[in-house]
Amino acid sequence: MIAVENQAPVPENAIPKDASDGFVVPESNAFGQSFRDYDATVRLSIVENTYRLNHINQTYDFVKRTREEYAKLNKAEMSMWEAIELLDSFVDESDPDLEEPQIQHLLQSAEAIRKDYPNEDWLHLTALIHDVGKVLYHSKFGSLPQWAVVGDTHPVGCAFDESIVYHKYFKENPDYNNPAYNTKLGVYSEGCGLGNVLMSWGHDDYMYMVAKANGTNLPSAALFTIRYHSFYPMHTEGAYQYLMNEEDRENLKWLQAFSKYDLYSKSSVHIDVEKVKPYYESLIKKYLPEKLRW
Ligand SMILES: O[C@H]1[C@H](O)[C@@H](O)[C@H](O)[C@@H](O)[C@H]1O
Ligand SMILES: [Fe+2]
Ligand SMILES: [Fe+2]
Repeated sequence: MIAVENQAPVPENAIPKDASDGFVVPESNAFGQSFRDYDATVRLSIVENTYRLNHINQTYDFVKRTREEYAKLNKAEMSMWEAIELLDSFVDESDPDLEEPQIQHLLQSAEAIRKDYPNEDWLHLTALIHDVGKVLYHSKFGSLPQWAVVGDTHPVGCAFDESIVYHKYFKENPDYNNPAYNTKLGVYSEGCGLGNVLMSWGHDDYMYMVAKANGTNLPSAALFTIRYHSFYPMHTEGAYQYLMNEEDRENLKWLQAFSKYDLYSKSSVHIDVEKVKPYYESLIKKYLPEKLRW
């Protein structure tokens, strides 16, 4: 294992298998269906339409321009908890497994990971904030359409891997036929590292950017997890290995551990926000400045 600065080591057997108070992976989602079933979800038409627009419109140029715009961090100044509260009525239209407001998803995933990793408070905070970038949809943050905020992510500037959900819609993306962008490596070089790859624009990269630029002291595995948690083609399907470097592979272990709680904690049972707020406020205080530039 390589030593990465500010990086917690991956504990062996970190996930207790039969711990009675541990997180139990449910057999089906809140709709009684299997998780991430994009062909059968009851939300199929809304989910498919979001991905259709995402795949058609997320060109290399769009991502570059939008990322540069948001890197200015001149949209808002507010605390993490204020941003979290903006998600109290936001429902993600790309999600086949959940129809609850996103504030619930944040708390559900944080409470789930907390059960299995009680002492890794940075993981609790990572889960709490991993989807806060969805504020991009809010009028204070430029009211981006859902296709530029939510959904799985993928690299732009190189060929779209077959494992990406609803891959067929890329045929209508101008980059699909552009020889500069449609080869295996495209504008990248083998092993260049994910940090040098432009990802389709959305809540992951934005939250990463905000946390980093505001000087968080979360470990690098937390920042990596926030930045790539929607990159299912990579962390779950094993695609795009050739763009990764050693540090990415090291951080991936934590991302994969996290992913279980992000996905399988989705439920229609609500968490009492006021009850858990003091604990999460204490973590925010420990790892983030009071006001952040967004
Ligand atoms: O629909 C979901 C949702 O938008 C999540 O926030 C994202 O992380 C997932 O990758 C995606 O499948
Ligand atoms: Fe997400
Ligand atoms: Fe999530």
